[in-house]
Amino acid sequence: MNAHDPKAGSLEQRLRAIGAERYHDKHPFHDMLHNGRCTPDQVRAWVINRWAYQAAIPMKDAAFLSRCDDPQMRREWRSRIEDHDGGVDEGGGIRRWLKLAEAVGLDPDYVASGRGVLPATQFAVDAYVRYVRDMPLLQAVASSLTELFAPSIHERRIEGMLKHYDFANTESLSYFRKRLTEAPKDVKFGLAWVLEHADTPEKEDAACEALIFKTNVLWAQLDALWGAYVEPGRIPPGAWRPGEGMA
Ligand SMILES: O=C(O)c1cc(C(=O)O)c2c(n1)C(=O)C(=O)c1cc(C(=O)O)[nH]c1-2
Repeated sequence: MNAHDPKAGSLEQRLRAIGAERYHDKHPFHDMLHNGRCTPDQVRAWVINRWAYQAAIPMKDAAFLSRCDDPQMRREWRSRIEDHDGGVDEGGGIRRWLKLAEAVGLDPDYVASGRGVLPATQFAVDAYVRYVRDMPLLQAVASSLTELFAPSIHERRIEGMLKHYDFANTESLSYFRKRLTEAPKDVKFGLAWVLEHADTPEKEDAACEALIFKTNVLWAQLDALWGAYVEPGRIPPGAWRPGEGMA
């Protein structure tokens, strides 16, 4: 599909079609996770590895801010860092993620240390931070637009986990519930900005490529998890092994 093709549709339609085809809600690991078919250790492996993503998000947003010369844009964007880091007393998304870690029996300090994260997961997450640091702002903003598709996966996850796992309750899943209001606010701004600034066919293509890059960042993390903890179950040297890092 390319922007010169009249059948390609509007940029917003193209972005949404990328999510419909490539977003990680289609990954079989999510199917297992949301339908209660993960073992406790597979859930733990997911919590540990997903930590790498959580920890990197405010760093990539800080990298974004460091390149942004428009005070109005910085004002819009900085709430993303506040959402994850929060204040000293109440904390934010990062602290809520560690509540989930505790609920599944892990030592939150072990999870927060980043030890045990799969090498491929770390490479994917680092690539995202570098992408946002180095690419033109249009691509940097467009790469965040996977969040268009995040609320529905968070809703499904909350519902599926409450139904299938003993550790699931309002507190342990508070991370996802909070994202239901945070993500739409972020993505409303991000989508409007991309639609306004992608004002040539080449820029429209670049925005689509950025979103594809990001869906790959997410997909690669789940493939790594699958290979290590589902099939064939080959855990790379140094990665978390069941029994490690427990509370
Ligand atoms: O659970 C998920 O499937 C999921 C996906 C994504 C995403 O689509 O990148 C994010 C989140 N969660 C999330 O919680 C989050 O804070 C977040 C920030 C960003 C971003 O790119 O700036 N994506 C996501």
